[in-house]
Amino acid sequence: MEKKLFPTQASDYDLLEEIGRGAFAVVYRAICKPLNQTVAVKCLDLDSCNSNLTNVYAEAQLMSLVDHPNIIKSYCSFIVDHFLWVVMPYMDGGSCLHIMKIRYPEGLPEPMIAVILKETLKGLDYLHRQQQIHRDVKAGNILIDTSGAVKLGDFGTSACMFNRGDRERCRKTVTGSPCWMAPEMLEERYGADIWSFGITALELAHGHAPFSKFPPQKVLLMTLTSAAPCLNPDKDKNFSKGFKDVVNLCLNKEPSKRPTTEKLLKLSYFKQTKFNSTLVQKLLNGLGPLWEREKILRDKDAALLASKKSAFLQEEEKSRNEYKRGVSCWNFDIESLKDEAATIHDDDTSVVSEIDPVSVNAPNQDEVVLREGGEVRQRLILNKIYFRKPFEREPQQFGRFGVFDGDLELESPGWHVVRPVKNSEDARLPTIDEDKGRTGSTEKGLDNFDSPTSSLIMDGPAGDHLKRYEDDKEYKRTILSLEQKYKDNPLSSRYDSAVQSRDAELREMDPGLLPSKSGVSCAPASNLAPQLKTLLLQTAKQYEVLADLLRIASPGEAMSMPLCTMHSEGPSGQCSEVSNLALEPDLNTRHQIHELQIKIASLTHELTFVKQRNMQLERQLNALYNKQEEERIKQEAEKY
Ligand SMILES: Nc1ncnc2c1ncn2[C@@H]1O[C@H](COP(=O)(O)OP(=O)(O)OP(=O)(O)O)[C@@H](O)[C@H]1O
Repeated sequence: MEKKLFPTQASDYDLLEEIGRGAFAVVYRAICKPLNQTVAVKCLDLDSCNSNLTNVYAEAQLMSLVDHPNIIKSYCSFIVDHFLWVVMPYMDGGSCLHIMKIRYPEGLPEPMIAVILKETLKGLDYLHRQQQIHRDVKAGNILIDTSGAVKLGDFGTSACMFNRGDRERCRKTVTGSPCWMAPEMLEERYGADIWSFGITALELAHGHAPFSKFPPQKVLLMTLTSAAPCLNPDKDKNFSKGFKDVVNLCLNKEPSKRPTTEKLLKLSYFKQTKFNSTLVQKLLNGLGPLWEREKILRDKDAALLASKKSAFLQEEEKSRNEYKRGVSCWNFDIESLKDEAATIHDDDTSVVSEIDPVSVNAPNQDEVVLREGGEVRQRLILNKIYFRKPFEREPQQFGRFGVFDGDLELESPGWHVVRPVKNSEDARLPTIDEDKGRTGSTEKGLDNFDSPTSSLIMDGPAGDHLKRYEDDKEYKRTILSLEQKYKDNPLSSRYDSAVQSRDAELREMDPGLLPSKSGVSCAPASNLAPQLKTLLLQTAKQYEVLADLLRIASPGEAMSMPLCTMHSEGPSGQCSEVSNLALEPDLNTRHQIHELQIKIASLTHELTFVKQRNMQLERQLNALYNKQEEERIKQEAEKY
C-alpha cells in the first residue's frame, strides 16, 4: 500500500474539537486538508517540557517508526510556536478510561476486559521486542475506534515530555503516571510495563486504578511500601481465576519475577481470548461523538472543581475584603472587623488539602503537624493563626484637611498591624486601635497600646526582634494565657484605668486647646506633655507584659533586675509594679530584656516624633484654613 505523506505545516490542518487533555497536551480532532483525512493532533506544550528540543523531536520521530496494529503511530510531527504537533490516527471511540467514565464507572465486563488486555499486550510485546519501553500503560492510553480496533497510544511523547528525550537517560528517571508506576520505578526495565499492565487490568475491572483517590506523592509511597494491589476476594468473586492469575503475576513487587509479554501471551487466559471487534464496538453503542462526550466530562470535572473551590474561595474573599477594609485606610470600623473576623473559619484548606492525608496528625487539640515523607513540614497552631500584611498608607483625616503620609517627610519605619483575624478566639485578642487614630485627635492619638497583646511592630532591625516573638509558638500561647489572666488581673485593670483616666483628663482639657471636630483650632505644643505621660504609662504596661512573658518562659528563675528603668509612674505616683518584681535573669534573658528595652525606647521615640510632626502639620493647616476663613468673611462683609 502506498504510504501517504502528511504535510508538516500547521496551515494544512484544521483543528476542530478538543477530544482529550493530558498533563502537557491537548488533543484535537483535525482535518488534514490536502489529504482530506480526519486525524488526531496532539499539541504538546514545549514550555512545560524538561527536554531540549532536539531530543523531543527525536522521540517524536521514533513514534513515527512504530508499525504495529495495536500501537498508535504518528504520521508526522512538527513545531508550531512553542508546541510540538503530533499528527496521528483519529481513534473515534476515545480511550477506555473515557468510556468507563461515561458508561462503566464500576468497571467493564470481563469478556471485554480480556479482549482489550490481549490487544494491548500484543502492542506491548511488539514494543518490548523492539527494545522499547512504553512507560505509561493505562486505560487512558488504550484507545478504541468504531471498527473495533484497540491501540496503545501515547508512546514516545510522554517520555519526551518527562525527560530529556534520551531513552538511555530516561531509564534512570521517574516517568509515567504514579498509579500505574512500578515499585522499582527508577530502574526502568520491561517489568515496569508489566506492572502497569497489571494495574491497568485492575483499573478496567474496577473503573479506577488502585490508590487513584490519593495524591501522586502518596501513590508513589504506597506503591513502594504497601503490599501489591490485587482483586478483592469478596467484591471481585465474579472474575475468572485466569484473570486473577494475570493480575497476580503482573503485580509481583519483585520485577524479575514478573512474566514477560511473551509469557503472558502464552497463558491459556489470553490464548482462549479471541479478538472480537463486535465486543469492542459494543462498548461504544449508543455513545455520542467523542468530542461531545469529552465536553460533558470536562464540564463535570470543572463543576466538581468549582464546588470544591468555592468554599475555599468564599473564605478567601472574605479574608481579602476584610483585609482591604481593615488596612487600606485609617477610617475603619474596628468593631465590625472583629465581628467579621470571628466568622472566618480556621481551616485553611489551601494548606491542608495539599498535604498527604495520612501525614496530618494532631498530637493535641491545638497543634496539627503536617508531615511530608516523614519530615515535619509545618506545624499549625489551630485557632492561633495570624495574618501579617503591609499597612497601606492612606491619607489621614485631620479636621478638614487630609494629611498625607508623604507630607510628613519622616524616615519612619513602615508600620505593620498584626491583626488576629481567624476566629472568634483570635478576634477577642486586642488589636492596635486604629479607630482611635482615625480622627487624629490628640487625646487619643497615642493610645495605641491599649492592651498587653496589642501588636504594633516595625520593619527593620528594631522590629525584627519583636517579630521573632510574634512568630514564636510559645509566645502566642503565652499571649493567650496572659490575655485570660489580664481579664481579672487587678494590676492590669489599674493600668487600664490609669490610661483611661488620663484620657478623661485630656478630654476635660480646655476644648480650645484641642483640635475641634472641624479642625479649626490649634493645639499648642504643651499638649504633648500629657500624651507623653500616657505613652510612658503604656510603655510601663508593656514592661509588665514582658516581665510576665519572661517569667513564664523561665519559671524557675527569679529575676532581680528592675525592669522599670524608665521610671514610668502610675497615677498614684508610684513606680510600676514591674519594678518590684524580684527577678533574677540569666545572662541570656538579661540580654533579651536589654534588647527589648532598647526597642521599646526607640518605638516610643518614633511615636512621639510622628505625633509631634502631625501636630505641627495640623497647626499649619489650621492656620491656613483660618486665613481662608478670614478672607471669606471679609469678602462677604464687603458684599453687604
Ligand atoms: N489518537 C487519538 N484519538 C482519539 N483520542 C485521543 C487520541 N490520542 C489521545 N486521545 C485522547 O486524548 C487524551 C489525552 O491524551 P494524552 O496522551 O495527552 O494524555 P494522557 O496520556 O491521558 O495523559 P498524560 O500524557 O498526561 O499521561 C487521551 O486520554 C484520549 O482520550
